[in-house]
This record gives sequence, structure tokens and C-alpha cells, in this order.
Amino acid sequence: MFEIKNVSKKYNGEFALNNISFTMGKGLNFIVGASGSGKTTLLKILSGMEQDFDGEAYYCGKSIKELTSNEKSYYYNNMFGFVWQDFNLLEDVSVLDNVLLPQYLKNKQNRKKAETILIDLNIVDLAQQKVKYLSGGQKQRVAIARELMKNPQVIIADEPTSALDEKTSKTTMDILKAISKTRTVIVVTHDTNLIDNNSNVLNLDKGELIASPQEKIVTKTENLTFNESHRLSIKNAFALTKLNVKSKFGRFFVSTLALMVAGILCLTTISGAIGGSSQGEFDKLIDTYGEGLKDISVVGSFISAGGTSGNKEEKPKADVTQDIAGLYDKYAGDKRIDFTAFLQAFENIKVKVSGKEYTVKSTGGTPSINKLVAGKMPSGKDYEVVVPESFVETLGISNEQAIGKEVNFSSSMYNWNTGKPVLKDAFLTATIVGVADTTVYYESQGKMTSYKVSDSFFFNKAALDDMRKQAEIKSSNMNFLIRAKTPADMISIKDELNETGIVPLGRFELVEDIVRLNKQTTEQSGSASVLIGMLSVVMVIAIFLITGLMRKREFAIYKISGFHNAHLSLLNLTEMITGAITAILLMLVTSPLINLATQGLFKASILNSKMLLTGALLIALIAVVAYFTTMITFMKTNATTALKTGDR
Ligand SMILES: Nc1ncnc2c1ncn2[C@@H]1O[C@H](COP(=O)(O)OP(=O)(O)OP(=O)(O)O)[C@@H](O)[C@H]1O
Repeated sequence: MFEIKNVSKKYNGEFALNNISFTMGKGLNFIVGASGSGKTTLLKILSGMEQDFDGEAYYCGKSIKELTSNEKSYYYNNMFGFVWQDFNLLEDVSVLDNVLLPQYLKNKQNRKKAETILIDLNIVDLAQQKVKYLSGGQKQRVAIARELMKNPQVIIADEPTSALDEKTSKTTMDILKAISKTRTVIVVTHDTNLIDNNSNVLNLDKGELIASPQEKIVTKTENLTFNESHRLSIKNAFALTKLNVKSKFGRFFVSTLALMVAGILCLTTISGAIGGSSQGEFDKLIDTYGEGLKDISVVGSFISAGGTSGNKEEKPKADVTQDIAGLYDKYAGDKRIDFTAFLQAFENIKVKVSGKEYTVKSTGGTPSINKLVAGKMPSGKDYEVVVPESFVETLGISNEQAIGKEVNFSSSMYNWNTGKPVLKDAFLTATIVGVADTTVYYESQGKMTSYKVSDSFFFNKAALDDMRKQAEIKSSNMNFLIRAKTPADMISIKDELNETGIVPLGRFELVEDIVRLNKQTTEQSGSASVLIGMLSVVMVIAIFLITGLMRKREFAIYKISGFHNAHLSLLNLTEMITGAITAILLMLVTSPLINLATQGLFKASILNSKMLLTGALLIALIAVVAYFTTMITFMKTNATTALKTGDR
């Protein structure tokens, strides 16, 4: 069956095998020789594990040198059995499952056949035992049983008895002898006591053949089949995954935990949850001061307290006038604002709605708005007004019902044309387009209090122009407020106004501290969180790399059982899918606990569907990284180097 012609192999210029020729057929064949004589090298060449040599080697007429990796894995699964000195079994897996390993590449596992083989080898009682609890002799029988499941034509045994005592050595050899009645069995050994007179013996000395079998065998290509569809089904890949999870639960749990932790750390990184901590502080301020905290008042004139030292003797206050013309239009469409509103004060307000007149208590101050509770802010060319919530209450209707109603609004407005305030009347009809909560929050003697302003009516420019015309107000400078979207927007608009020489009014000091704090924490924790995210992915790579390296021997066992890289890729995929799904479920189950940690550490909640979904996606993404990391380890696994051959 084997035909070796003028085979030589050199390592570092030295002959490991020097021009060897022989033929070898069915029966028990021994390769003997001193240490370093080239026995293992010859074994590797016969099995196709070493294909880089001079000369020719054939198995059943097929050139061993030209076997593709696909063909080799098919032969290792169907024709070539290997028995090793140190057994090469999956130690944490049961005897039966070890024996069934080559059968995962078949459509159906032949359990009956496995049991028959175990009975033949007298180890059926151990079928459910984990291999690690067996004696050396029992392990070697399990290894032979696994190889017999392949129904191999050839069994290559490399020092199969050197780890066994005399008695079990004899039993093992008896088994191999029995097997050799129908197959080719090649045994590499040091122990010449194992050899009987009926066996063929190849004797090597310093790479040269000094004795070889006498018989001449005519080689034929018969019985040499190759099935292209030698593949691992998805079902069997999951079955093998289940076996691996069961046998190495600790390893599976650690890698799953690593996926989950990395997913959560990346989640905090990309969601900016860490940096958002000062948002909470700002929200607290809004609770205290109301939405009006984000207001910037732009006024044509005001009384400044600047330059005072608290000394009453000094002239404490100064009138400030500034030109704000054009600024309203400039900011009305700005992306940083929620809305703008004109700050026109009214006296002697009388409002007629549906034929009934209401007198509104005047405060004489400019209108205030905490927030819009219904409708929209006034705009456009038609006369529109936003009325206070307290006014709608006096109408006895809901805020929504008030929207769209017509009001006849009459009031007096201050005319400063002469430098002194003169009240002038104005009147118009406008449509209610919105209702405002007009609560004003302020601090008094260290305590926060609030009140609702009843005369805060907000008109659009067209309506105000009309009323100001009636009141003969000449100045076109109309005071207005800007409601910024965020604290940062508020400060940026304030700074911008300052740069153009305008002094806006607002609670800037309170907000500025928050903005500064936010910027600082975002910058600091931003880079910290990116680092944490990156480290977590590195941690996953390291864990899967180490796990992969620790599994090299396991991967090599798969390879000599007939699995090639595509099969191992699929197994890796099913293992990763199982790991990722478990990690996601683990995250969902423990999310209330994780949330406590993220809230405590980052003042951020992950308990919402968007965050949890993002977390799940991140775990899946990290699992892809882990998949490729593991892939590197089994691609780089060379069965012969991972599984110690020979007794060196
Ligand atoms: N991968 C290798 N790289 C370099 N030299 C090697 C390699 N494999 C084998 N050799 C050398 O080739 C020679 C034959 O080695 P081989 O392992 O085939 O001998 P052996 O008869 O199996 O020895 P042992 O009984 O000790 O296992 C030795 O000198 C060995 O050092």
C-alpha cells in the first residue's frame, strides 16, 4: 500500500532520512532505530504531515506529496488512524464522546458502532467516564477505539506503549496485532521486545534504512476514495459546541463574562454616559429655577449695578443703553435656541373673549415665561398672542380649548419719547396661539419661592408694531428674550453678544459653572471612557488569544480526527454565537444590578431599551473580534508540533 522511493529529508543541512526506499502493506509493521535515527520523520512523511521532502512517496498509488489539505483531512477522518504515546484525548470529555469525535463529520453518529468497539476493547463500562479519571492503559484503549471509529485502512502508532507498564503494553500490542489482521498498522518503537517474528521491521540508523521488509507489494489505487462533501453540519457544530461548553464550563463562563463586561464598558464609552454626569446637576438647577434659567434677555436699556462696592455713599447704579436693533431677527432662526419672545410690558389690561370682558391684574413688569404648556409661540403676519395659564383658568376652559380663540386686547403702554414714561392706550384683536406657564422662581432670604405672573402676554412682531404705533412709541428697539436649548448654547450666545458689545441679562454665573464643569468632565472622562472601551476590547482579545493557545492541543486533536480549518471556523462560529447570546442574556438578567453600578459610578442609567439594544449589538460586535482572534490560533495550529510525536 505504501511505496517509498529514494526519500530523503534534511533538517538544517543534516539528513534525517537519507535515500530510503521500501514498500509496506497490510499487517504489523515496525519502524525501529535509535533516538534521532529518523523514525518520526518517516512517520510524518507516511502520514502526509510532512510533505516537503526529496524522492517519492505513494499511498495506494496516490502521491502523498501532492495531497491537498482537504484530501488529508478526509483521509484522517476515514482512512488514517493515529495512536500516540500520550494518547491525545479530550481529557474532560467522556470516553464515548471521545470515541465519537471523528463521527461529527458524518451526517449521523453511529453510536452502536462505538459501543461495539468499546465492548471489543473491554472498556464499555467506562463509556460515561471522563477520560481524565482513567489509567494510562485504559486511555490508550480509548484512543485506539476512537481511531477504529474511522474504520481506517492504516493505523500509525508512535511509541504507543512507552507511557504504559509492561502488562498494559502487552495488552495494547495485542490489540494492535489483532487490528493488523485486516489493516496496515505501523508502530514506531524503541522497544524491540514488542516485535515478533511475523512482523515486518524497518530498521533505521542515522537516517538510513539498514533492514526492510522482504516482501514485494504491488501497489494499486483500489479502495482509495475521496469525498468532496466532507463537511461539518451546523447541527453537529452546535452539538460539538454543547459538548465543549459542558466539558469546559469554566472556560466558557469566563469568555462569556469577558464579552458581557466589554460590551457594557463599550456601551458607557459610546453613549457618553460617563461624560453626562454634570447634566444631572443642571437638571437639578432647572428643577429649582425653572426653564427660565436658560433665558437670555436682550434689552435696549437697563439699570446696571456694576462698579458698586456696596457703599451706599457711592453712586451705585448706572443707566445702560445699547442698540439691539436687528438682533431679534438674527437670533429668531438660530439653531441654538428654543424660541424668542418680545418683552413688552402692559398696564391696565382688559381682555374681551367671546363677548365677555376680563380685567387682568397688572404687575407693571416685563412678561415672564417658564414654559409653553400648549400651542406655539406667536409668529407670522396675523396678530397672534400667547396668554398666561392663569388667564385661561379664569376663562374656565382648558388650555387646548383656548387655542384659536379671538381676544380683544386693550392696554396702556409706556411711551418714553420725552424721556419720561407716559401711558398711552392701544388696542387690537389677536388669536390665542399658545398658553404659557408664567411661574417666576426666585431666591428670598436663602429660600426658593415662586409666583405666577398674571399679565404676561406675548405678541408677535406684527401685533406689537401695531400697538406701539397706536401708543406713538418711536423707538424701534424692542426688548426680547432668547430661550437657549442647552446651558452650553446659552453661554455661547451670551459670549457672542458680549463680543459685539451687547450686555445681555440672565443667570449666567449659575449656568457657566455647570458648562465649565461639564466641559471638563466630558474632556477628562471622554478620554478616560475611550481608554476603558479600548482596554475592554484588548482584554477580550487577550482572553480569547490565551484561551485559543491553551486549546492548541485540542485543535490539533480535531485536526488529526479529520477536521480542517473550515470545519474549525464553523465550530468557532457556533461557539461564538452561543457565547454572545449567553452574554446578552446575562446582561439583560443582571441589568438592574449593572444599572446600580453605572448609576453609582457614572450617574448614567442603562435600563432602557435603546441602551440595552446597543449593549447587545456591541457584545455581538466584540464576539466578531473574538471569533477572528480564536481563528488565528487554530489556523496557526500545526497538528504535528502541537501533538508531541516521538519520545524526544
Ligand atoms: N523539525 C525539526 N527541525 C530540525 N531538526 C529536526 C526536526 N525534526 C527532526 N529533526 C532532526 O532529525 C533527526 C531525526 O529526528 P526524528 O525525530 O525523526 O528521530 P527519531 O528516530 O524519531 O528520534 P526519537 O526516537 O528520539 O523520537 C534528528 O537529528 C532530529 O534532531
